[in-house]
Amino acid sequence: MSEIVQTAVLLHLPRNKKIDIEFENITYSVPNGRKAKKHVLKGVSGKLKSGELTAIMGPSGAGKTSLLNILTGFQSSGMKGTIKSNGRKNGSDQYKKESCYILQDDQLVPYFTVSEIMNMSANLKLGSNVSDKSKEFIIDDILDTLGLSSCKDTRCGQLSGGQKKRLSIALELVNNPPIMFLDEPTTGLDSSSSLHCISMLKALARGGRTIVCTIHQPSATIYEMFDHVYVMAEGHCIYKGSSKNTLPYLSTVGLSCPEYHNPADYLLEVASGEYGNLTDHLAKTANDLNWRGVCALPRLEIQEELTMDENGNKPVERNMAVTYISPTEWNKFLVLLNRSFLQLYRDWTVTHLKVILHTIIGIVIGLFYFNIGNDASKTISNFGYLLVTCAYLCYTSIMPAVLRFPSELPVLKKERFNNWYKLKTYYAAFMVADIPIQMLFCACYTTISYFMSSQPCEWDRFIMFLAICCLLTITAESAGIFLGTLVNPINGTFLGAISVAFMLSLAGFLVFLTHMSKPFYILSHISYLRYALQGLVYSVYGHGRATIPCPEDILYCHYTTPDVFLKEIGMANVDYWFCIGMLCCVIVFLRLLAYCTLKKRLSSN
Ligand SMILES: Nc1ncnc2c1ncn2[C@@H]1O[C@H](COP(=O)(O)OP(=O)(O)OP(=O)(O)O)[C@@H](O)[C@H]1O
Repeated sequence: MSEIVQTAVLLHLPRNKKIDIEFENITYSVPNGRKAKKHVLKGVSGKLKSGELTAIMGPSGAGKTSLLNILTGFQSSGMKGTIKSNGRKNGSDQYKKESCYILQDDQLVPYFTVSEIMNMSANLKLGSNVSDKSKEFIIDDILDTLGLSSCKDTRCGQLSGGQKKRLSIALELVNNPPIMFLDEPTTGLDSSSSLHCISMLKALARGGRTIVCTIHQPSATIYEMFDHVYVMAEGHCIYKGSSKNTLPYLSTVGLSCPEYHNPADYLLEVASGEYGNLTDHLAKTANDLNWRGVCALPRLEIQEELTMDENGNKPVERNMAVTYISPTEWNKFLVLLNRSFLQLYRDWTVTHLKVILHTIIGIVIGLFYFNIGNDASKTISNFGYLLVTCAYLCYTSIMPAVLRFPSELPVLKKERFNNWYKLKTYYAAFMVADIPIQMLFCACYTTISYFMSSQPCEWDRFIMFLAICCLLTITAESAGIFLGTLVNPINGTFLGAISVAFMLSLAGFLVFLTHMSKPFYILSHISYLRYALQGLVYSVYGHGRATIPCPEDILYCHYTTPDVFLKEIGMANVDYWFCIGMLCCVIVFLRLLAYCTLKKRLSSN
């Protein structure tokens, strides 16, 4: 512990950045049934001071997480009351910039190493006034302080629970926030890791930060380490004061803790009503501010001087009142783009496996429709190849996309809330990284199946064919992303499958466009698969294609002239560029829609 406290000297806050938080009469209600409301917080007040480590405690359902969510700004609807920082009423943007919220689950991308993820955090949070060398220094400083230097090259997925928790904290420390909120930082950790974690938080608090965490059942040693405990029961505060004053406080209301009993456990037993319903009485006595006492340990007095590197240079003005300039959104976009590519490369199930599968399926479909493209007696079967291509590309793009955002949502939510980047920057980087990968998958399947099935060996036709396949892949993926951001994954996959089946039936193969009844013909205009199929048909049979050879052993081939075939299936007047345009419009429309649903989903808790 002493080692941690010592190294944390480097992580202290400049004096002018220290922030005290005061909250008054906070109420929070949630809908409960048709008309009734459940009152989760019933007018709680308190003060969270800089340089102190505060624990919010209480039995399950007491309202700890609700209070934390409100203090962080994570939850704003349904609450009333005031929250002030340094006496000023909170302007939410500034307050959010000054604080960070570390959620209970460590949302870390498992494919990045500790060092990589720290660099990403630094590049997303620290702007042009911090040089690369300084960023390196800051990262080393934080990793040293949190005891993570030895696992710099370990991937996040391979870290222990305690290391993950410390890394989550390290990532937020990069821009030295004055306020840190943590939801149950010790949950899932063994007793020694819990002790390590809390002692580290205490050291960070001693650097001048306001650190607030919820905690379930701390051991007596851990409980003593808190400067301030805020105990809740049934939406009320039943004790706010120093951990050391707990027993004297309880004795004033006639409760005496048995000898050798953990005061934290006893307090929780009282809060749970094991000694009678004392909540209302304790809620009144808890307003006495005398139990707060003074901070037991003196705050670390740190000289505000520059930290020198080994050459005597001043690598970073970390200990000065430096205001870090946030990087431009363009720079953040580049960092996120790089991160997306790295993630795609590292997650072999996403890229490598899919390239292999698309290649194999391309060969299988190629064998299934082998040599039929240049045979006038098999034109209908070749039309079948075009439809199978549409259906295959559609299904293989829409289903993974439905699951994509739900799996990334927790990381995205955490990083966006902690001001790492704006959603539009993330979304743009995601699209720019993802679209070429989708085109690669599509090209693997299309190139192999196109040539194996003996479609016209003309480069312009092949490029036209490939362009439609790529656009269809991206369209289907857009539809999947939209569904994935709109509903849960189970409903998303169900709706995705149904929507493809619906689009497919209106595409113009299962029922030719010439055979469709008027209402369904009109309805078919909303099917993006119709434009894709028409585009593929035009690439293969339109564009002035010459007659198709009829095998010598066959007496009569009805579709020797491509125009006859196009007329019969109702695609004689297909405009290739119109199909391309329609697919592009659907992509833009669905991507914008998905952005809106994603934004809405992120803002709802
Ligand atoms: N959005 C919500 N809708 C309905 N009920 C809610 C909502 N948020 C909180 N509650 C209810 O409010 C009460 C307090 O919840 P909260 O999560 O704050 O408790 P907690 O003290 O953090 O519990 P735990 O320690 O089990 O996490 C619970 O009964 C919970 O069901």
